[in-house]
Amino acid sequence: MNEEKDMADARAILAGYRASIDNIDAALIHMLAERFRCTKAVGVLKAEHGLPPADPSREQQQIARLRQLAKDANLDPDFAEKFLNFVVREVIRHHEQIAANNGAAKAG
Ligand SMILES: C=C(O[C@@H]1C=C(C(=O)O)C=C[C@H]1O)C(=O)O
Repeated sequence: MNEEKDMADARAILAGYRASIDNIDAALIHMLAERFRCTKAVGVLKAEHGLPPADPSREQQQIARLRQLAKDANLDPDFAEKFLNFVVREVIRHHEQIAANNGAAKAG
């Protein structure tokens, strides 16, 4: 009887955590969508002015900043760096595409 109650309690606690995880995942998706909306505008600006898609010195500053924020928040700084690099790689891919399309539009 007690075992059944323990299991029911554990399931209720798990469901509560999962509701929070689902909310956090939704917030992450919205924040990423907003970040990419912004970086795509940066890609257009760069393409229009002949600026390079990647800016390694800016990325180094971001990595240093995010590593410190991660440490302060008790998050693995290596994970924070890997996550930023993953996102930035995708941004640079978008910028390269935008630049190629911009060049094609000017040539055509
Ligand atoms: C968005 C930019 O372009 C690239 C992407 C970055 C990012 O996603 O934060 C940072 C630097 C650049 O390599 C930028 O130059 O600010």
